[in-house]
Amino acid sequence: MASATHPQPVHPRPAIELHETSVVFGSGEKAVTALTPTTLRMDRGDFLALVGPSGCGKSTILRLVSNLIKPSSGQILLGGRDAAAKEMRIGMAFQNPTMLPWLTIEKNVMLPLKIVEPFKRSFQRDKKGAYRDRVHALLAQVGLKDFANHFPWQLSGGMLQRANLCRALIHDPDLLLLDEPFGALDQFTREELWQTLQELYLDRKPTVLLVTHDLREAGFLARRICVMSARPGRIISDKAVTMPQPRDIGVIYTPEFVEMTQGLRELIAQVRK
Ligand SMILES: Nc1ncnc2c1ncn2[C@@H]1O[C@H](COP(=O)(O)OP(=O)(O)OP(=O)(O)O)[C@@H](O)[C@H]1O
Repeated sequence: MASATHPQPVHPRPAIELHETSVVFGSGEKAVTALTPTTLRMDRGDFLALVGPSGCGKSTILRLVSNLIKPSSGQILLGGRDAAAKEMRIGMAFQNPTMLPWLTIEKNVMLPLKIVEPFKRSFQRDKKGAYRDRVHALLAQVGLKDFANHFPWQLSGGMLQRANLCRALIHDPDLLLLDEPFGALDQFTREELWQTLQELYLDRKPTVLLVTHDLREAGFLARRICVMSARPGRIISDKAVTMPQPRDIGVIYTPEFVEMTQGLRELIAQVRK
């Protein structure tokens, strides 16, 4: 029993818990089961990649976690509270960065500080001081030091996605949700961005849920990879990636890594049939 002198250690609740969570879109004959009852747990600071055939429900899980949709059955908890409680700060990045074209990169990246508490309350006071410094430091970390005053249309796709990662992280989110963030980039730029994301993650340790079709991306970045079956989706494999971090890009050519991604590819090929 806990006593005043020997308190029980506090174990924070997992960042994300899905308990027998299902999602059905529509009803009657037109009902589409996007996710069969699924149980998943992510501890704080974990980095999980979700992979699987197209249409298997990966983005549906992201939408559940970001509270954009409600489960049809079961529960979804963030930090032990219902996802709707919105107590966790969330950052998101998708395949096509949606920067506001009339704002500079600095102002685009600063946007979450204008919207999300506790930053919002001192936005007017800090936007030209502490918040501006914060944005510039993050832009410098991803190699965009000299682009703060440029407009989105003046940046390449890879630079825009770097800025997009900055915007997703500027408010120190507890959860970072990434849906195919590098899908539109060429292989070289993509690999550069993997390294940038790895550095940002190891620096800040948010809980990251990454949806991707790129098995090398999953293997390079994640600490855990879950494979989903074809629709109606469910998780059929959940494995740790044991290679230590930080990982050098050369790791993707090692036999251990190639064996891991081949195993994933074969599993997905089987469930696609
Ligand atoms: N609003 C909706 N109404 C009806 N069906 C939907 C809706 N949203 C998604 N679906 C269906 O639910 C299933 C899962 O969709 P989801 O976008 O989660 O798949 P995904 O694994 O992310 O696919 P992809 O890899 O192709 O992006 C798909 O069959 C999709 O057509």
